[in-house]
Amino acid sequence: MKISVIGTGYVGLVSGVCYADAGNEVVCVDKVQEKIEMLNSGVVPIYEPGLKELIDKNMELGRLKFTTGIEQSVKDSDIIIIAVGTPSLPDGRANLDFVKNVANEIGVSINGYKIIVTKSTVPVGTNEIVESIISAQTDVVFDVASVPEFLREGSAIQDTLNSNRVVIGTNSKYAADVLSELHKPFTRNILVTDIRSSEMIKYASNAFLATKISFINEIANICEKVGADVTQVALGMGYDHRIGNSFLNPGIGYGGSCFPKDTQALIQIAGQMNYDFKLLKSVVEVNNDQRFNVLTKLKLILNDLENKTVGIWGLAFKPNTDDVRDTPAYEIIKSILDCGGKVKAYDPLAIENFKKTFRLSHNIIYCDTAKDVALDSDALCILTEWEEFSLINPTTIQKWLKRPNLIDGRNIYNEVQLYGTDLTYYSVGRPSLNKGVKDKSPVLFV
Ligand SMILES: NC(=O)c1ccc[n+]([C@@H]2O[C@H](COP(=O)([O-])OP(=O)(O)OC[C@H]3O[C@@H](n4cnc5c(N)ncnc54)[C@H](O)[C@@H]3O)[C@@H](O)[C@H]2O)c1
Ligand SMILES: O=c1ccn([C@@H]2O[C@H](COP(=O)(O)OP(=O)(O)O[C@H]3O[C@H](CO)[C@@H](O)[C@H](O)[C@H]3O)[C@@H](O)[C@H]2O)c(=O)[nH]1
Repeated sequence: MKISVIGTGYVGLVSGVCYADAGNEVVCVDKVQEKIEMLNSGVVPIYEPGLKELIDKNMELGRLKFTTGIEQSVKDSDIIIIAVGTPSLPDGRANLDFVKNVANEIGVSINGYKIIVTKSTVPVGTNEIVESIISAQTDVVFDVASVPEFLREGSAIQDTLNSNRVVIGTNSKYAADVLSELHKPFTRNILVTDIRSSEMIKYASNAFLATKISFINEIANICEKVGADVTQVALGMGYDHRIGNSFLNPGIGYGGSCFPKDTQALIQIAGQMNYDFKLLKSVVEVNNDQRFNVLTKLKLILNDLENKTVGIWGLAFKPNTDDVRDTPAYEIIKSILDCGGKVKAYDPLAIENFKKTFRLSHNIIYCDTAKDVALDSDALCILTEWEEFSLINPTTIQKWLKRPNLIDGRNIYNEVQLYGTDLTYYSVGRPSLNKGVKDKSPVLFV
């Protein structure tokens, strides 16, 4: 099949490459000339494991091309996939300007029957808007379909090539058949449904996963007070298949380009229909508070942050990505700086993006290694669970630090690794591992 993917970001690039790898002829389109030039010269603008290799392979086979020329690529394709951003507006609603602009450009260029697919995460009813924008420009017959994307950054290629499901929302039997055929190589679970349900499935899935994270974070906070270990609690809960053991890792709250934005958008979607989505509002509130637990623990250990040096390991919102959109690291670092502290930070991949995005120039030093961060720091905070960090022995960390204070915001160390250290150690929801400033066993009411 001949496919155009409009928007060559994390989603458009990964899915475009995977469609090419399945044997389709794919053109990835972006309006940013520099991005397209990079890709055409073999440079990949984002980091995603396995992406570069797959791009090189499919470009060499002539199945994958990059262009800024949307008009020609629309004309040449059978399927046009919209994969542009839908960032938050100040009130939390999704900004649909990029999607509408693309729909307009498709309407101007369309020259025969096409299937127009929206892969961007969009509020219920958006595909109908796309349809009406295109119809206003042309008499050509076309179908629209909602095919939301469920990939995770850091494992995007694997998630796409082995999707646990593909959802196709369309009113057209023909489009459903073509799109099912297109996605057969990636999954056995294809759900064909109506457009509005498909659009809702995407938001409901992200909201549910975010709810799981906020739930386990609250359980972790309670574990800290009652002397239980959240790792054991999550394990015990997860054996129940109805609960499942994934997405029960407590930490510093979810970040990234999706959960924060999509939870806010769903609250707004509900609100526009006069429905108060109380549960999801709490999920967001819990998530915002969770980031500041790191600061609370730092203050507990250091009393006053004025002129203290705090080391930060991890700036990306999760490991194996260079993406820093809505990373919890930003607010944590900003709050340390606001309290008069100095910050030294390291991330294996995300330093440049972090610098560019947040411009936190004062009192922050970016280091080339994890060791450089720890040296001479009054405390070290682990904010992203990069494998590189978990391979460093806590005893070594203790030797590097000026004062032996470690806040493990992602629970990367276990009891065995911590054995024999004199670190003042705080993790999330595991009070028995706290060393140094160990709380007294709490009194339980029975
Ligand atoms: N990032 C993820 O992990 C992920 C996963 C699932 C779904 N989504 C959703 O997919 C959509 C895209 O997300 P992303 O992270 O890939 O965004 P992104 O910002 O990385 O990429 C969007 C790209 O679209 C391009 N673009 C914007 N307007 C254009 C136009 N008129 N013509 C051509 N190109 C244009 C931009 O230049 C940019 O390169 C969003 O709706 C997001 O919510 C993202
Ligand atoms: O048990 C967990 C799991 C995740 N997280 C955090 O949650 C955030 C998101 O993680 P993850 O879901 O792995 O990454 P994303 O790339 O943001 O992917 C989510 O958002 C995408 C965009 O919509 C969806 O396509 C994916 O299905 C959905 O998992 C990160 O900050 C993680 O640290 C936790 O704190 N605890």
